[in-house]
Amino acid sequence: MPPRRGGSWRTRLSGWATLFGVALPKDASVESVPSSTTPFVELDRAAWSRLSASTPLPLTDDDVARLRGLGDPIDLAEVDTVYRPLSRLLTLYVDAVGSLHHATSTFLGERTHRTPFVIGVAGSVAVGKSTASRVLAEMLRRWPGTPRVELVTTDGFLYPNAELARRGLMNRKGFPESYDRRALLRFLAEVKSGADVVEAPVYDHLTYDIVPEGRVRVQRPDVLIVEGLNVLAPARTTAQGRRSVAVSDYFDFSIYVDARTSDIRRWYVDRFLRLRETAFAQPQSYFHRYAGLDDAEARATAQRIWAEINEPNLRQNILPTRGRATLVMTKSADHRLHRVLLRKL
Ligand SMILES: Nc1ncnc2c1ncn2[C@@H]1O[C@H](COP(=O)(O)OP(=O)(O)O)[C@@H](O)[C@H]1O
Ligand SMILES: CC(C)(COP(=O)(O)O)[C@@H](O)C(=O)NCCC(=O)O
Repeated sequence: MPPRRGGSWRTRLSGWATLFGVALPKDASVESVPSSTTPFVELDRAAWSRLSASTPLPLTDDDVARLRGLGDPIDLAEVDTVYRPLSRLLTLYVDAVGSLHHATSTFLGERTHRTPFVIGVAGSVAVGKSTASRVLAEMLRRWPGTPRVELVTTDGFLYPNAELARRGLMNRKGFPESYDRRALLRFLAEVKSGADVVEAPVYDHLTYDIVPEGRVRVQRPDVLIVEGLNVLAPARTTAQGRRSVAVSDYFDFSIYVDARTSDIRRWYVDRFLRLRETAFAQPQSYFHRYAGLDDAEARATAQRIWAEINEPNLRQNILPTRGRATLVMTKSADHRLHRVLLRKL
């Protein structure tokens, strides 16, 4: 199938090649590399939004205002364009996995409960994963049959600051090694083995640390959304050369929220300036010392944190996982959807 957006074949092919970390030969052309080499179908904004014509939109302006993250201008029209098709697609996947469950139970000759349908949401710091996950959760909750949808963020599985400091990782928060990956894998294994109640630890952005004794309970939802920077990271190899399972091995569907790195940097810096007036102003905020910075100082501080922590993590660990997603949602400089890549089946 030919690509649906404008641009030369060379541009399109090199885009796909970059996505999969493949070096494209200088003279590559449509003759030498057939379009079928991409496992994704590409849809521009208009083509994607047309895919939900007969599906009602269950949210209101007030709902969207409540779900929107700091600095994200998402409105009802954008939800309509992006999340109506997405929730329709996901409903098809949830139903299809339900049919597979039924077929497998018949094959085994035993009645087993269905395990939660797990959706992973990955992407950079400040790309808008939380808004995407919250809107999606709310849309799915409001489908006929009102499925129970729960949302867990992987920041709860970061090591507490004291442990990060002990390991010399305070400036590596969000890098794969800053998480208790075994605990996260155990959590997902329990969810996917059909446990009645599974608990996850909780992170507080205000204190910038794990909440002591904090727990979120996941009680057999129909759908569980797991949101975090590194949820699509490949399995680690142990010192003995053994490969463990990957977090994404437990996903039934995954979404990578994507944007240009320069846009995400700007969103991060703008958000930092807004947080200075809101969250940082609270005495218990870890960043309280930044509340009194003027605009230029705050901008320089945010740019430094971005350059030292978040951008290297994006380039080294997060971006390389983009091609592992079921669906890549790319945003433009104004946060609006630009295009969607959907994995072929
Ligand atoms: N220092 C902070 N203080 C308070 N809230 C924060 C801070 N940093 C991030 N947040 C909030 O935490 C949430 C997750 O942020 P982040 O991990 O950057 O992911 P994303 O922007 O992709 O949702 C967002 O709602 C953001 O507004
Ligand atoms: C808490 C985070 C690592 C995100 O964690 P996630 O839920 O994506 O696993 C991130 O928001 C963060 O705070 N990074 C540290 C650098 C910074 O303060 O921007």
